[in-house]
Amino acid sequence: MSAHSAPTLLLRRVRPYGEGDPVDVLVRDGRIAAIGDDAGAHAEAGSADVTDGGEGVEILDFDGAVLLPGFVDLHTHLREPGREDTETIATGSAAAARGGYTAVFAMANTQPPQDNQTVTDSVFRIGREVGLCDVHPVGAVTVGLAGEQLTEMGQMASGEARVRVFSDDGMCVYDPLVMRRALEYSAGLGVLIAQHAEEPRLTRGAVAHEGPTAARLGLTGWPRSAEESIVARDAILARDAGARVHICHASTTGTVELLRWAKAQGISITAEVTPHHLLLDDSRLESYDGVYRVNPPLREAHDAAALREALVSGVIDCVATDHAPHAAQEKCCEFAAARPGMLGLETALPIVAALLVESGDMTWRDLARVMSTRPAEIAGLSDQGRPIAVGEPANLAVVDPDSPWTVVGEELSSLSANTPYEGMTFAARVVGTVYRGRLTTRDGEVLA
Ligand SMILES: NC(=O)N[C@@H](CC(=O)O)C(=O)O
Ligand SMILES: [Zn+2]
Ligand SMILES: [Zn+2]
Repeated sequence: MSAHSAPTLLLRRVRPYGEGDPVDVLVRDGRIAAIGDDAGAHAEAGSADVTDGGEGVEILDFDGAVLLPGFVDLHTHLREPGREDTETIATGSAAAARGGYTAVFAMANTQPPQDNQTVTDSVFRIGREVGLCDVHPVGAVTVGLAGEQLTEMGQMASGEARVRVFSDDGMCVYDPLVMRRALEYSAGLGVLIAQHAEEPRLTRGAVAHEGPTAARLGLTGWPRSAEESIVARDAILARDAGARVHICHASTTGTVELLRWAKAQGISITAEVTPHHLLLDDSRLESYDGVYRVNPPLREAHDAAALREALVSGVIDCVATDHAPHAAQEKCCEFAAARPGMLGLETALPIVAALLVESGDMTWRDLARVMSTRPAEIAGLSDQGRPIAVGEPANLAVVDPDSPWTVVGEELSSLSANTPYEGMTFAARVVGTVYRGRLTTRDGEVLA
């Protein structure tokens, strides 16, 4: 459905960035048409009858809820093509919309992988047909994510999907010469390489964070150095290639220090952190529940604290979910056999709000920076992460900061249920999502 066929929306009594008194926001033809008391007048003037849906004006009273720019996820696994039993572009888009997302970047570790234009353009088209959020396919850096032969990034970048982010996520571009060439090529193309930082020879057989807990539980450890040695290497390679590099799912105190150092050197490096690395730590391993298995692994409490501080200070640029759906049988098994990864799209906002806004460390405007504005900038999106202002594209998330809800995996829109937050209660909830001027969710219900 394109913008012109969407009904005009009047969002009553919303508070942009949670600031000031409630105002009305009029959305028409995909854009913000008016903000303030006169928005209602605009609506009346715009169409004779004020009715629900149809060609009239759809009125939605949000009773003082917080209005934010729609969220942008740089790191989502939609699993289509290949593992449509765990997620599809449609179910993943529905989960994104329920989470307040209006754009997601779909990682390349699909089957077949998104390592050529045929697959990236196909994912892009399906995402557009689903029409619940912008689906930007991420292109692989190397053929088959094998880390040896560079893909035709230029073809994927010039295809219909206009791929602008490339990553072998799930795998690391571990060979320094291949990474150097990829960075040099990306600099010429003006695209971004996002690295899953994992030195594979340091993580052979590893299933959990290498620390006292894994040692006591007899789980083979993933040392921090496996991530940090790649972060340090890639910062230097990016510097010398005159390229940008983005670090996926930063997880350790050391990575935060390396990012601080690299940014101080003027190196073009950005980084994301996931909600699970902000909230959880390896004490969760006590249960041996496979839902807590993830790459990179949950670290220690002081790592999570360092990641929260880094997000507040800007050393870490943004939140990304690393939404990683897995089938029940791939998680309900002994820990070392469980597939790594956890759901994230529908629980990111409440977690970041609980950890950083409710604590007073961040304002809602700061939250908009790390969940919308900054990821959109990093990916070079011109119509996402925009200010809430007249004329801007209507990609919006409406958040009720005090509407407690409890996470139930089976009730999530994702096709999978591998959430590590089962049974947890959060105060903040997305109560409405507007994507290119169209309401995609209202009170948690995904609208067609
Ligand atoms: N994070 C994970 O543990 N798994 C991700 C891949 C990845 O992000 O490394 C997946 O695709 O399942
Ligand atoms: Zn990864
Ligand atoms: Zn991932």
